[in-house]
Amino acid sequence: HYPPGPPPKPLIGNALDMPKVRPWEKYREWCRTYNSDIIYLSLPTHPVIIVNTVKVAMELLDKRSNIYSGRIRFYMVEMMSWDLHFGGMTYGARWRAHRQLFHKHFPPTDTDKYTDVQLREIRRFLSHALKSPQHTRKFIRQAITAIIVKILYGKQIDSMDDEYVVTAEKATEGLSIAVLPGGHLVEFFPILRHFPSWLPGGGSKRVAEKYIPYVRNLRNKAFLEVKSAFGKGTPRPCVVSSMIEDIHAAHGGTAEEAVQEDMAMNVAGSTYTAGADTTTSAAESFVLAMALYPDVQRKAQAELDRVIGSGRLPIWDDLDNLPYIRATVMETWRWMPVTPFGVPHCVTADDMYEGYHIPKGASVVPNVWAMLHNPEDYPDPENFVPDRFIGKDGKIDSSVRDPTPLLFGFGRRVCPGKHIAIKNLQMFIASVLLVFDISAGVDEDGKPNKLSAELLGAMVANPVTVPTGLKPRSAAAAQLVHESDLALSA
Ligand code: HEM
Repeated sequence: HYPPGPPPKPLIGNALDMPKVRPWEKYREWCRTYNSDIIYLSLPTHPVIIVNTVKVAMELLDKRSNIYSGRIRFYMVEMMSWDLHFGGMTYGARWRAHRQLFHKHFPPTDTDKYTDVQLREIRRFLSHALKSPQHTRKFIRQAITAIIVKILYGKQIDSMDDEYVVTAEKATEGLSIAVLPGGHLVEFFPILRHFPSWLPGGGSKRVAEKYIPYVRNLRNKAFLEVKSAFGKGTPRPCVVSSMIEDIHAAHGGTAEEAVQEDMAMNVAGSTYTAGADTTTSAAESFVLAMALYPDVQRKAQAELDRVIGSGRLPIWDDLDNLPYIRATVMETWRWMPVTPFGVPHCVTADDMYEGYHIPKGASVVPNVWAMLHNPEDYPDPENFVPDRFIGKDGKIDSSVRDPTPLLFGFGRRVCPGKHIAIKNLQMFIASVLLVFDISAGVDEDGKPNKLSAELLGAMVANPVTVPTGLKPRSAAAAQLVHESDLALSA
């Protein structure tokens, strides 16, 4: 028999039970109601298994990853041409080849590969926030976007109105619409994808058609610019350029060249989408936490003052000497998990767990939010308390569960960009706190911001409110930012 869960209705199963807002809370409630770590739901498209504890997630998604590494097929994703994204590809040779290509250019063994770009864009953020703190949210997004785009395409992003960014954001909006569970008729009646969009029932196709040009542009345009520069003998140093160089050397002039280029375009397009929104959300949550928990802020600043002082901005070597900053990074991951229910895996063979049948084709949803808010691991889970990770000796206490591996996913699908994300957030936090005092700030009408610790979204969630009160801690701190600005523009 299946794991327990809310009783299904004839034909539609649990379709009407599926929560639309903060589903992670309802998932946890079901666990309590049915007194089980694992819940079964039946949808007309596929069964769903919700996993609410670390123990079950590790047993199924990590240990049995040979059969728990698939993805559910979304027809809408294919109709929008979003099947370029290897994060959504099913388990098999095509996915593996894409992931290997990604690994080659983002090797987890060489986490310093892109630190120059990361540091530059984070410092540019300091300068933007100093000049216009009211646009903090926009500038966070711009900094994270600029890091990824520079690494991938060697292109400098100076504004969110940049044509590439506008296209990419619109394309990403399409992806989040495409994967809305139960959001499109075509998922229930796949035959509809072959009908013209103007026929009744063609709504899904009309939505898809709106986004296709953006998705194609996201994938092709910047890539082709880099290729053209390479062809002219003026290559820009970047991931795509070295991909093209490798392909040219190994397959130049053969039919394989186009096949490999196609894959390179997919990998670059996937990286932008997987990396930009996620890291942006974490940086937003950190800024929010600082305004809501001023005592934590003071404590982190005291560590920075002690270790770095006020005469320079942080550099990478400092991070090893900043345990409280590291704990703040861990608490940011935990407090507002960017991907509250991970990215669901699909089980590719029938399985059994503690006497329950897990059917082939089920979507397995790790309720990461519930795991990271489990009071047994993290007492007082709703509050932002980096101290929970600090031991008596002032170092990271290894007996407290590190949220990082839970946040970045499981088994063979674990986030391959996590080292980039971790470095981004560490340096962002250290740099921002060294320079700024953070408070709620004011809104566009000059009224004090009302902050709330509310997380909203689906696959990727963001805090609803982000403060705007970034003020330099001192004249010397502002001077550091001015000097770094001059150095960046030199
Ligand atoms: C705070 C930032 C980030 C978070 C929370 C995050 C989280 C995740 C999660 C939960 C998954 C799915 C894991 C699973 O299926 O179990 C994933 C996949 C992925 N992430 Fe990240 N990620 C972040 C940043 C990044 C960055 C910066 C990059 C690229 C440089 C990246 C690239 C990817 C890719 C390509 C996949 C798909 C992997 C696959 O399906 O094989 N991520 N990420």
